[in-house]
Amino acid sequence: MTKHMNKPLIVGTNLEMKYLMGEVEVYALKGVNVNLYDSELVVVLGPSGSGKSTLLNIIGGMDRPTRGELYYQSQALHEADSKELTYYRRSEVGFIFQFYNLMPNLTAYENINLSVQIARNPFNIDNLLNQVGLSDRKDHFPSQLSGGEQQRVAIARAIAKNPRMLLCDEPTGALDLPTGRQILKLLRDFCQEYQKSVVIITHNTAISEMADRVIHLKDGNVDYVEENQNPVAAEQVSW
Ligand SMILES: Nc1ncnc2c1ncn2[C@@H]1O[C@H](COP(=O)(O)OP(=O)(O)OP(=O)(O)O)[C@@H](O)[C@H]1O
Repeated sequence: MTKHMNKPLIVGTNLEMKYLMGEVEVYALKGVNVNLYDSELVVVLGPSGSGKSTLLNIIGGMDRPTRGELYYQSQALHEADSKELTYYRRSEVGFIFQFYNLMPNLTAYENINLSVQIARNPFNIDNLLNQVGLSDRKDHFPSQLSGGEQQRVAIARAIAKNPRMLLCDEPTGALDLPTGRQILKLLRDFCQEYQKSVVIITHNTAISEMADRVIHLKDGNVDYVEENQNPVAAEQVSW
C-alpha cells in the first residue's frame, strides 16, 4: 500500500508493559511491534484484557513502556521525561473516550476552546462546530446534549488543537448504530481530509471493516494484522 511507503509516524518495537500487583508481575503487553502512518485509519481489536488500552496509553504518551522502544518520528518517547511527554500529548495527540469526558460546567464551545488554548496551530472552533453539525448547540452544556452530540463535541475538542493523530478508546461504545456511524464518519473524514493518523480500539469487530489496517491483539501480543484494500464507508458499518 502506498501509504506504507511513507515514513511511519510512530514506530513501536518490542513494547512491553509490566505491572506489579503485590508480588505478582502482570504483563499487559509482551513485546508488541506497531507502526502508524499519516492518512491511515487503524482499528485495534481484541478481547477484554488483551492490552488494547495499555497500547493506546503508551502510544499517546500517558505511560512509558517498561521495555522496548517507541519513536514518534525521531523522538524517542520511551526515553522522554514527563515534561517532554506532556508536550507530546498536548501538541500531537487528540484523545476520544467512550464516555466523552466533557467538563460538565462548560458549554460545547467552551469545552472545545479548552483544547484550542493549549495549541500552537488550532482549527477555528465555529468551523469545527459546523463540521460536526452542532453550530446550533454551541451554548449548550453537556447535560443538555444527547450522547451522540456529546461525543461530537468531544471529537471537535480532540481535533481542534490540530493533532497529528487521534487515539480513540471505544468511541461508539455507548451509542446506537446510526449515531455510532456518524461518529465513525467524522473520524474517517478527519483521517482523509487532513491526512492524519486515526487509531480506534474496540471490541466491536464490525468497525474493523472500515479500517485500512486491523491489528488483532491477544493476551498482550499482536496475534495478526490484516490490511483492507477496500475498506467500507463508515455509513455501511453495521452491528
Ligand atoms: N494499572 C494496572 N495495574 C495492573 N494491571 C493492569 C493495569 N492496567 C492494566 N492491567 C492489566 O493488563 C491487562 C491488559 O489491560 P488493558 O486494559 O490494556 O486491556 P484491554 O484490552 O484494553 O481490555 P478492555 O477491553 O477490557 O478495556 C489486563 O490483564 C489488566 O488487568
